[in-house]
Amino acid sequence: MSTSRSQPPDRSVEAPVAEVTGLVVRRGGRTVLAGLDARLGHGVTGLLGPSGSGKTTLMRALVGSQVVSSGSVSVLGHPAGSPAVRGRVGYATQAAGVYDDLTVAQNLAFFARVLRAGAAEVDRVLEVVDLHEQRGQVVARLSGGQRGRVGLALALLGRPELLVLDEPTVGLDPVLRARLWTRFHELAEAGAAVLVSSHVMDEAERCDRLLLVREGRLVADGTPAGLRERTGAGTIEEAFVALVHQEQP
Ligand SMILES: Nc1ncnc2c1ncn2[C@@H]1O[C@H](COP(=O)(O)OP(=O)(O)OP(=O)(O)O)[C@@H](O)[C@H]1O
Repeated sequence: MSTSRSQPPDRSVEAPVAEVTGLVVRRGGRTVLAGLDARLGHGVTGLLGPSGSGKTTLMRALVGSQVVSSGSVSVLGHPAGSPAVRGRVGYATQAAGVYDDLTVAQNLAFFARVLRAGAAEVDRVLEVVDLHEQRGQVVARLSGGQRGRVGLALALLGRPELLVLDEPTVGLDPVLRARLWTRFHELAEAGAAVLVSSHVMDEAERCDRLLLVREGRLVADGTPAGLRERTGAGTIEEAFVALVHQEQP
């Protein structure tokens, strides 16, 4: 199978890494996902949509931590959250579940032991998220962006086959953001399927494929170039607006 970036493989014939069918989720008495259908393949997929559109809820459903009202979510050929996939999916949330009173390295070593990932994994993931210099620092004294990257490092432990990353670049400077996007592509080229949410549309162009959501439904699924072409738009932001108008003339 070719992984060349210039000639992407035909994702339509590839077995999906995750498949969401007719997903309905209600939270706080509101319908947050309203019968969402989506297929997730390999490469770096961006999950984009306005604040409150249901991105985090969909990610929670993919990792099996969301109660769903109806529909199905299959991950790596198994129901989301089932024992068969538990160690094979990494999830970095917006509020990283790290211990504030431990150092960066102690946090990672603890979770590496829990996951039986091996001590060498700690150095590897610290390198990926560019935190090796902070390894001896107590988490409570890190900046918000650094803390978020500890959460990202935790999600990478054990080389999961599916990485679900909820707004991993929020609060980071442009240089670090660019570096992390390069890392996401390296992880994808090494075989992981990477799903990255963002409500910053300029990050869309960095993705191999995009899932655009709005009000709990999938508005579009395609490559950035394909979506721009389909709508005649110059940017993904304009394409998103055009797609919404096409849906609601
Ligand atoms: N714990 C909760 N209880 C009730 N409703 C919730 C809860 N968390 C989120 N919601 C609602 O679900 C909807 C979707 O939220 P979700 O976090 O999935 O959106 P999002 O697209 O990830 O937003 P953002 O980009 O701001 O993170 C929102 O309208 C929100 O009010």
